[in-house]
Amino acid sequence: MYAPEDNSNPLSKYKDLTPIQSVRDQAPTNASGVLKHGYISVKEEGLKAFIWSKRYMTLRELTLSFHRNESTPHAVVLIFLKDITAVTRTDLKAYCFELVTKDRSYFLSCKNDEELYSWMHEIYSRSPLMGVSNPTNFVHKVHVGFDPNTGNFTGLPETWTKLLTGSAITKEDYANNPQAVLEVLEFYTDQTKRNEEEYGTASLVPSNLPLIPSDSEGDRWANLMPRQQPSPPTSRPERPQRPERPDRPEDRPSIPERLQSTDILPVTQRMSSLGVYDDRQQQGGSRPAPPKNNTDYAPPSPTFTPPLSSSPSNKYNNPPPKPPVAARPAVADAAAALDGTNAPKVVVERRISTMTEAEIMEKLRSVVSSGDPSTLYSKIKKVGQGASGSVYVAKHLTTNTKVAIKQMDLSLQPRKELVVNEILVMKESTNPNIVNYLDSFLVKGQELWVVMEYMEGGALTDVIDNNKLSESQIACICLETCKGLQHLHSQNIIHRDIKSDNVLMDPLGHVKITDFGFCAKLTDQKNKRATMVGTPYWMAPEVVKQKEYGAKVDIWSLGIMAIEMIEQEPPYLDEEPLKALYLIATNGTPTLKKPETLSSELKNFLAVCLCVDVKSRATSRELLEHEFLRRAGSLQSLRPLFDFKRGG
Ligand SMILES: Nc1ncnc2c1ncn2[C@@H]1O[C@H](COP(=O)(O)OP(=O)(O)OP(=O)(O)O)[C@@H](O)[C@H]1O
Repeated sequence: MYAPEDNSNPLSKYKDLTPIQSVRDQAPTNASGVLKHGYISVKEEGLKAFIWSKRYMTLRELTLSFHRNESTPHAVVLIFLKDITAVTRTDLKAYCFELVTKDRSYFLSCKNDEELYSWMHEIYSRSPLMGVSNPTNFVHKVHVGFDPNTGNFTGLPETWTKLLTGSAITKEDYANNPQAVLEVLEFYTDQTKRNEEEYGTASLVPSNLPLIPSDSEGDRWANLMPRQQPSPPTSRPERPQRPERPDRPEDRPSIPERLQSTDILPVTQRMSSLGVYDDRQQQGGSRPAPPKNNTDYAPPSPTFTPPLSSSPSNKYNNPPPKPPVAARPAVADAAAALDGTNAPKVVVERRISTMTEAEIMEKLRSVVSSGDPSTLYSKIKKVGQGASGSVYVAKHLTTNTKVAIKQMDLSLQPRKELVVNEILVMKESTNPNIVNYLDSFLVKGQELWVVMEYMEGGALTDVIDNNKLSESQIACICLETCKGLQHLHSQNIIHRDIKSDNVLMDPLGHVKITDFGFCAKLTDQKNKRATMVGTPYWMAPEVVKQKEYGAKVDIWSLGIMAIEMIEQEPPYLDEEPLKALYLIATNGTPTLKKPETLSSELKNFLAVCLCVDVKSRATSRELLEHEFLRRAGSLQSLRPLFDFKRGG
């Protein structure tokens, strides 16, 4: 483990060491006390943000110094290890890590993984600010074990032990899949840490955030809603109550009990989804190889690697028809799992890139139209409240066309890059199944108006909460969503947050995907991603386990959304969050509550969407040919779903 042994006084072990001044005066390699040295490429955050310099780096017990070369005694940069607050692998360059000090960041690029991890380890283990409370950046080096005799983990960081003790994960769960337990602990603590850094709170969703200021139309929610991170899946005050469904979203585990979609991806990771960094990726650098010593992460116990699901028998009453996609044993497994069988596991990795706020604003200014939008549109009323701002229905003053305007105060946005990302993706992705972008404006420099198609029916979640959908209606909504996904995927865009909240409808039956803040653009250099994004309950196992992933994460989420349409909520929604993550990671294909009530076509559709084996999971193009979607009703068949809005 990396934690200093004496946590009560992490600095005490340094007190007798050489004063720093003497370090400066010594040649880097000859000097006594040099623990590690070698050439690396360095890039500083800020002014020199685009310059990589070759430097000779030396590590001593108290300091890290950069020299022009191995024979230059004077350090061009001297960093006190006591000032280092984070050491994190990033994908900014191949074999690169970020070193954050109290006042600036450095990016250090090494020759290979071995060097990278060795430097990270040596620096980390000597930096007193990084004790047991911050284990998350170093999971690949944490020497955690599992003792099958006691049924407990050994060497767990204290925070993880506390989390685990307070969670609903049982000792039986530990024994069944200890690696998955560690993976979800890592995932969970990572998000908590990000929130701590960005919002000054350790909870998954901050409770002490500023309030959204009241808008000119005096909407009651404006004063009441705490300013949360984007996409709160709960807190839908506008939605009418349905007493017959106690577990409707309002009653679902509340913030912070329920994980949030935006808890999942740190700002800097999201920035990479702007595509800005994609071009900078080097061959082999876009997907950092798993650490060589992954075995450190895996205890020796055979219980750590339970056998993969062993061709479970298909328990469907009516066997699924021949899948439209190529015959796949894994799909058969998934089909069986929907009836109650578990599926695979495995490995972890991490990535992070950066973009300054000034760069984001510059990008935004280059995208928006000039002029005052209030001379073009007149707001009618507020129709929604998101985390980033309010949504209004408005009409165009000359054409009288109704539009939706999302109005955001950028000065209140902790994550401006999401907003820019959303505009860029919407702008480039015109399609009948995408909520289309119409225009955007920056008012007084900080107020952003995004004008888009108005979807009068609201979110699919409302429709689900107020109706029992027939299979042909479910097929129709899946088909329309899938068409939108196919369009995004054909442009190498992954949505990454598909769920009923992000599918909007109108009373004519149109179905469109919205909320593109988390979209990622894939490039040739980076055709798989390894960031964590999405809303946990809809998240594919490969995302929870932080493995690299591609467009098929949206297919998984589509499958979960189909389950929402069948069962009114995604699997594990009532579970305690850590346990829910564990179940997603270990159960794989979720079990249906009443599989016997569903057609074989629908069950097979779910099986090809919710297939843990990514290769065997269907693509959006393949899904469009699926027999279940061929049974889709017309768009008109969706119209009765809005009767509840008219009190019908
Ligand atoms: N184009 C639209 N047409 C009609 N209603 C919309 C439209 N876009 C959003 N809404 C409504 O406004 C609500 C808030 O939308 P918004 O996109 O701001 O939500 P969010 O995704 O929760 O938040 P954010 O994007 O800020 O993270 C939605 O739930 C929906 O009811």
